[in-house]
Amino acid sequence: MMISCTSLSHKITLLAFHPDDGDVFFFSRSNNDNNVEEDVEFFQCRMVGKNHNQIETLLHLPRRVLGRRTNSKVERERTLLSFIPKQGQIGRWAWIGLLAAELWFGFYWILTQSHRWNQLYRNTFKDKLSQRFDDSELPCVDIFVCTADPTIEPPLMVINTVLSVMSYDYPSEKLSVYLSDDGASDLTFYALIEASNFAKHWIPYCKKYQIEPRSPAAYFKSNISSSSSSFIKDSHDQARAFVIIKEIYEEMATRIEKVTKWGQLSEEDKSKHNAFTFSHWDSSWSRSNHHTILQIIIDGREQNGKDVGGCTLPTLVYLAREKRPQFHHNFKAGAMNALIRVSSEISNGEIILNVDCDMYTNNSQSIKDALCFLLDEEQGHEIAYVQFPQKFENVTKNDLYGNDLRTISSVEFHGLDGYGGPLYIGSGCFHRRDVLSGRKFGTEFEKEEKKENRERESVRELEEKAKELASCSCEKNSLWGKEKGLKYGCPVEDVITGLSIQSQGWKSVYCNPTRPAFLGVAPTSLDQVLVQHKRWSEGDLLIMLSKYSPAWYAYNKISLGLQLGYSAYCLWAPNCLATLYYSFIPSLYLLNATPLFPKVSSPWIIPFVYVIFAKYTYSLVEFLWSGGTVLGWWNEQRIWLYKRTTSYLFAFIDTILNLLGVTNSAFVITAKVTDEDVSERFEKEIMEFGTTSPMFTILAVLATINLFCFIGVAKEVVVGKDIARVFETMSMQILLCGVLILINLPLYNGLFLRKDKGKMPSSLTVKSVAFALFVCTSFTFMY
Ligand SMILES: O=c1ccn([C@@H]2O[C@H](COP(=O)(O)OP(=O)(O)O[C@H]3O[C@H](CO)[C@@H](O)[C@H](O)[C@H]3O)[C@@H](O)[C@H]2O)c(=O)[nH]1
Ligand SMILES: [Mn+2]
Repeated sequence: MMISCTSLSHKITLLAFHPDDGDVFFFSRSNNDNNVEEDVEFFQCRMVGKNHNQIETLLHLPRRVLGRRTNSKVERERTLLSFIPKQGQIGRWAWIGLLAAELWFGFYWILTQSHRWNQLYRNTFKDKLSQRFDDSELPCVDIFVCTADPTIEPPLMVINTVLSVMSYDYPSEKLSVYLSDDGASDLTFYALIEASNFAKHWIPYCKKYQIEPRSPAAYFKSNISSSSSSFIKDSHDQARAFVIIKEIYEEMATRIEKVTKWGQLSEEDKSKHNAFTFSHWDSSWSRSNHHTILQIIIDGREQNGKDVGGCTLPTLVYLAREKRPQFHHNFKAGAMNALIRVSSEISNGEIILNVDCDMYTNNSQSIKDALCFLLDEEQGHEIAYVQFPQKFENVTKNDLYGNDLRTISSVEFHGLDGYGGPLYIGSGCFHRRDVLSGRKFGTEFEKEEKKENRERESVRELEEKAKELASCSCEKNSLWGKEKGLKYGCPVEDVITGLSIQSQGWKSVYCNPTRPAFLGVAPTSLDQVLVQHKRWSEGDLLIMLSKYSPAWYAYNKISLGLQLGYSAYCLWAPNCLATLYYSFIPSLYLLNATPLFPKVSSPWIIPFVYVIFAKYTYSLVEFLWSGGTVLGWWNEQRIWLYKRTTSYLFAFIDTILNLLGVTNSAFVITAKVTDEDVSERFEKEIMEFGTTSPMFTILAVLATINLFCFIGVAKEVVVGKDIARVFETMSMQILLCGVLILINLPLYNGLFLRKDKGKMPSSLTVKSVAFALFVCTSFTFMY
């Protein structure tokens, strides 16, 4: 039925009438038929009221005809207001949800600004340190290396880290290195003994030729790749020494790799080191149920504590703390607290450095860098810890997984430093022992004169005494994990500990020298990256909701800037909701042609365009300024999206379950070894999937939904007659969907095209395509 009626100002054309549901569709256009600058509007109305004598507008699509010039105020206001979908109108809730997401993003953006207002960059003057302090006046430094599993943290890698910290450019008698082995593995123990022998050659070599880096593996690798290595030209003597030391290293590495591969030690291996006790690893031994194993492998006071040149070696201790099923071991925090206690008995160094077993020291001067702050006459007494950034040896040029956390380490932590100091992030941090053991700011700590006692004790006696301190019962009814040492119950034990230290009035320092101080091994597959971030964001959210929340506990204790800065990290996880919403709802609504963003011609598009343009230009410039590449930035946007839609989502859910007491958070250790073909793909920056994981299913479903939506709208454009209207009203949505597709290209490749082992498993592809299809079709039918 087609009728036409004329009102005073508008000519209305009725297009269709549904007798069943009472819906009426009509056009309205200005009476002036000759005027091409008119508005043509499309209405969907419903007759309501008792006698169907009232009309309720369900849908109103104003459409501007080409060449239109008039734009009166009234008209403009009407267009803007009519954009909010009315009660009962399609897209109303989607629109309100988007508004909520935008408000969240706005709020979160404000938090992140605290990282950028007040940046502080620091420099050290190590020459002044040596002028002011003799070697004998320097403080003792205890270095803790943590390892937890010989299969994913290979002993050869662990001892390279140990050797690198043993050869710091620092008086050896003032250095003690402790290896905490939560895997309690005889293979790691064996490797450490081998390393202690090798150290007798390695440390004098390092000191004589002033080499860098001092992790043997990294040093030999860098000298193979750079044929221009200066020393070969410089000195014949060093060239010869190089060949000899390399040979000794390779022999040791072969022995260690042999036992690691075999998974156990032969009697012969053990008998070569009969000065040490392997008998702990008997048939009753189990990894999660064993007594403390503590052995002082090098003691500087003894004859075996000298290097080949007769100089004292650093003290070297192996510790596998007691583990019993009935006692929670509290992961790395438990290991660190055992180390704090044990070391207080053996060396009691004033300064404690902690490194993960993969983070070798890349700069032999770092201790001195840290001491420049801690011994500073004016401000040193306020500083509790000096944190170095965590950098990685294996990051590729365009950093496919955003491992480098480039903006965090080059920009944000400097911003936090301006407000009182960075977070404590675990590896690469120098602490004052007394602060870590619970000294309150502004108080003096009783200095226990353990050193003197030590002179009188034999190594065996010392071991026995220290062993007690690593037992499970030692922490029973004590303040450890609460007031003393690292805090328990949080997967990011470091951040919560740092926050509580800062809340007591202490400051911290971020030291980011040009030559990275530590280099570790970054995860090499998407799965590992996402799992690691789940742990971090879960821990951070737990802090937000804990007693130590930066929002309330820290109020008035740390500066507002630092509070906001902490909150930005602690609220990583809740970002998942807004991002998830944004990453598929607008695309889905493309399928039924419901616009959710302002039209291209509306002035309301301006804030959107401005925010998109300003935000992304700023972030790109910041990324490039921090030394990244354009492709690296693009990769970071992808990983940002992936983390937010998976890691953060799971972290968010798990935190809630944790608070409800349903689950307990765990510490999934990141693997530091990779299969050859995986690492080959990592080098080539090809995304690694390879396993089925619920996280991958989410990513695949989201990517496929977007693909279907885009195909849907593209079809409209190709076959539909109303192309102009589609672009006018839905450009933003099409743009969003298009960008999501571009960013997901490696994922589609893994889902549909690749044939190698690192592709998405076919079962996952089928499952996610079917699910995405189901979502898209049911959405189309429902609305
Ligand atoms: O029960 C455990 C679990 C882990 N670790 C050690 O903790 C370190 C960190 O573990 P890793 O799997 O490498 O975690 P990452 O996420 O890479 O570590 C970062 O994040 C952690 C907090 O989540 C910090 O503790 C680390 O210092 C920091 O580098 C490693 O040396 C492990 O050997 C233990 O000693 N005992
Ligand atoms: Mn790690």
